[in-house]
Amino acid sequence: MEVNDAPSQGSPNTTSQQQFAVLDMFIPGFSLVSSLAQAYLGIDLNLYIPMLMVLVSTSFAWSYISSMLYGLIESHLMSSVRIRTDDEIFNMIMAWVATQNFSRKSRRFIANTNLNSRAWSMWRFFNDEDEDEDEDEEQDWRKKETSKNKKQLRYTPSYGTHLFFFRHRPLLFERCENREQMGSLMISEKEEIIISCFGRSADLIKELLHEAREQHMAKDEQKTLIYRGGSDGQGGDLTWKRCMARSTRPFSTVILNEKVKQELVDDVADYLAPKTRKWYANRGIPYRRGYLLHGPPGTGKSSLSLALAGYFRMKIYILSLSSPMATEDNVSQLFASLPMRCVVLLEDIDSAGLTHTREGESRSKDDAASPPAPAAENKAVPHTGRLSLSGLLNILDGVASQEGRVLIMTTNHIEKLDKALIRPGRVDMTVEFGRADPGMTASIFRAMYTPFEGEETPSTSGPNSPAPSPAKKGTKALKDTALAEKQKLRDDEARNRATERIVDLSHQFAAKIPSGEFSPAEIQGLLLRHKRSPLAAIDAVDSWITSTRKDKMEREAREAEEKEKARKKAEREKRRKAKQKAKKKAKGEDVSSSGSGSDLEIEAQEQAGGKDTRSKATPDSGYGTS
Ligand SMILES: Nc1ncnc2c1ncn2[C@@H]1O[C@H](COP(=O)(O)OP(=O)(O)OP(=O)(O)O)[C@@H](O)[C@H]1O
Repeated sequence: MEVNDAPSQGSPNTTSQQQFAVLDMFIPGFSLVSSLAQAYLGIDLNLYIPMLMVLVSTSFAWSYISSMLYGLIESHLMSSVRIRTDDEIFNMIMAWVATQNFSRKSRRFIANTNLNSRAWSMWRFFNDEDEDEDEDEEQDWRKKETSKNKKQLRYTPSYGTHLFFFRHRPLLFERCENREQMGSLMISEKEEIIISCFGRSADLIKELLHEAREQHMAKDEQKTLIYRGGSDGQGGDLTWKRCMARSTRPFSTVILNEKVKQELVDDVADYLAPKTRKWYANRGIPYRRGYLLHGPPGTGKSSLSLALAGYFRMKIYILSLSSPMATEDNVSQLFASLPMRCVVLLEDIDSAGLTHTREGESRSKDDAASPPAPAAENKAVPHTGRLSLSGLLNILDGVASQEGRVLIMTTNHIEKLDKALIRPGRVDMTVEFGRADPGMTASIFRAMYTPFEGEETPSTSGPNSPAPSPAKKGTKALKDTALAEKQKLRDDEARNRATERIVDLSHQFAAKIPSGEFSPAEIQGLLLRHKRSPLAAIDAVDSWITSTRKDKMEREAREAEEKEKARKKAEREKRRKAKQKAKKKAKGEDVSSSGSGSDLEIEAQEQAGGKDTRSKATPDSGYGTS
């Protein structure tokens, strides 16, 4: 008789082994857990397998059906907007989101010191957000942080979908990776946000976008937005980058002849008036206006331009033409991307390449005395990428400059500029800035020390005398309004007295500064060293004049030495070329290679022996041997 102990096919044991094998595939380690449960707890998990399978398949089915349903709802019953990091609206939305409750209370959040997009073109180099403080009680500790000069922390919801309410209606805020632009961007730029609302109308989302923009603009209202031409840091083209939002500089703080200032303001106001554009168009005159501000460094040219932009609430786009980036292509590209109404400030238009002639740099002393080449000649100069005068003229005359922009050019050397660049039509008004005369000096002094409301009045009665009671001290503590009023009156009186005293002192100070010798920036520098003590500033004037004169003389001597070196180098080069030419003529063949040896000799001798050696090497050069 044959006994077969092996379990027959289809026996319960075999079935359970097969089930385990299948379950192990989906839930690794299930058979082990099951045998442990059987051995130690006496629970047979086999009995629960069908139930478990039902649960697992139901959950799979639910997740599939729900995502399909959500997809259907999303595409047919919802509206949404995608916002990427490479547009300024990203910054606006993130700033708005950070102020919303759902963001503040979110348990999954991202902490930032700067909410702005990291996309290079959107980046703000100066975190002007720090200036704007939330009026929220729960932010007390934040204020403590800012008081310690720490950057304020902002919280925004982290990756994923978050529900929030806007105008009592539910919306979804989704923050995710930007899958379409993964390759080209940095990690922090690979992000996008999607805001969705229920319903087929996107009006609610548009309202939200408008609100975010309004909030953002309101923050910038009292500011002058400054953009600078810069590269993307990846060797790419030049573009305008927002570099900061400065509190608008009041026009009155720029010290300049009042009549000239008023003329300038009236002229710009007239140009920007809506009817003027039509007037220009009707007469076929290009709608543009150019201003040239010239004068020594530190006399207020840039300050006036900024104040003007702030006064007319325009953005200012600053480009320094002395930057190596300022090539013809780059500058024309920058002009093409300017907005309709703005101030364009072109700094240093006397920079190399834009003066009388591009060859100017290599011209010798003798040549320098010859009259400057006309602008037309410049057109013949081969295009080397650097901005040429003709290139700049083309850009200024181009369509990109005729869209209601206020073009301001600044220079320290008006005498170096080509007439073509500053002819009427390109420059419609010229404003000269000079070094400070006594009137300006006194104004700078008053601007520095006149106390503003709520400010501590500067000490004006000797170094050891106590400061008059400051306006802010104790005012907060006065609960009684009558007392507070009295205190305010006393403060106002103290301020008026201090202001009168400052006016007297300003005349004393101005009398000590020689007229037309120092720039307003230099004088401001002196005053800033004694910003709380006008008397100390007056005492320091004499020694400051002596040391500043000494510094200036040393600097001038250094510059003269460098100039002389450059002149000698140019002369040597000229002689070398002349000699090569003479040799070529004499031999009637190309002697450039043999010539270079002797040139090197000459150069080495010159460097070693100075003038004497030079005269020996080139006896016909005209230098004496003594
Ligand atoms: N006329 C002025 N009125 C008020 N402040 C002035 C004046 N001139 C110069 N300053 C002060 O000096 C500093 C430098 O001025 P600013 O940059 O405007 O000079 P600039 O003429 O543009 O110089 P640069 O030619 O070197 O660019 C600023 O801080 C500004 O406040």
